[in-house]
Amino acid sequence: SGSVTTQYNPNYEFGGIVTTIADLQHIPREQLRLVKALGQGAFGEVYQGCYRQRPCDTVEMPVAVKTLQEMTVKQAEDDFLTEALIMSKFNHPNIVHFIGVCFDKTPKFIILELLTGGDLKNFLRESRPKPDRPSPITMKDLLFIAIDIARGCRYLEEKRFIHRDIAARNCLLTTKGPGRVAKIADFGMSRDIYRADYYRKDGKAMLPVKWMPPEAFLEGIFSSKTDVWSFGILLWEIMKMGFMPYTGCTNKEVMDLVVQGGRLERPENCPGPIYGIMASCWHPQPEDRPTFATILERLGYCGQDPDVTTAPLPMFYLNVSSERDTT
Ligand SMILES: C[C@@H](Oc1cc(-c2cccc(S(C)(=O)=O)c2)cnc1N)c1cc(F)ccc1N1NC=CN1
Repeated sequence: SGSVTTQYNPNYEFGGIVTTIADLQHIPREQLRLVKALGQGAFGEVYQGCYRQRPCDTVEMPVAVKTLQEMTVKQAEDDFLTEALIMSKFNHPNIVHFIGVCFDKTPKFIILELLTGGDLKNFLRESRPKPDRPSPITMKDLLFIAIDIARGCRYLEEKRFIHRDIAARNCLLTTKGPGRVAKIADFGMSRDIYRADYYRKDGKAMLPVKWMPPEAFLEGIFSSKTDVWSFGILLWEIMKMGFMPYTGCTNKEVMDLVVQGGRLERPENCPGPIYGIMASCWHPQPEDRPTFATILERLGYCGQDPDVTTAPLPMFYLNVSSERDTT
């Protein structure tokens, strides 16, 4: 008989319920139209597309389409499926909505809600006040973005799901304008670990060390307190409007610094209460870090404090190119 390919069919367990590929919403490919490339994802190009919910429909819904490139290794196929299974189980306004998959033939697609504000890191950098152009956003806007992501993280904490890569690059905005909503929109790291229980890519070089607490990068211990530490780093990214944390340091230098108690400094113009929250996320002992419920409470108070919401944004004079995102 011909070679038997063992079809990887993961049973994904979340919240006590087991899900498999058969449970995923399958979208007929002909109801999908790819419009323009948005950029490279881990498996292949990500597109903006249009989805007609019923063949006879004339109305189309804008969507994001993650594609799995045609010539790919089996491992990537399995990772792609696992990512779809993970995202299909979430149901929260601050986590990107999963619409469905096209897995009937290649290229395979994962179809997601399209967030036309793009990713948070780029938005923060674009929104910096310049000498000739005041910022289009205020400290209050930054605080509301932080509150949105904290809500998404609290939902994951309640579901006992560890994200492992909370960072501005993995968050998106529904729009750049007022009324924007921030969402957690990439689950690549938690997918890798779910499938392998360790980081199987080429070793530590790929790990987001600058967003990780000591017990994670030293002993591989992960919990929701790992995500709390990362959220503290994300809060710093927000207050620094998209700077790279520990600018100019290598991962090794950051690990040594953090183990010795070194921490990111209070960003210029960052209100004290907000710096107090991020600093509390960086307790050396995981159990001394707050829960996301507590973080949300404290961010809520900041939102009611005029000294915080009316604080000026930092000024940026030179376009420091060294902020490129090298983890
Ligand atoms: C997978 C992809 O998902 C999306 C990207 C964009 C999106 C990304 C960039 C620009 C625009 S926009 C402003 O042209 O609408 C929309 C909008 N909606 C998505 N659901 C994504 C999720 C993230 F959490 C972070 C980055 C990306 N990517 N992947 C490739 C590029 N970004």
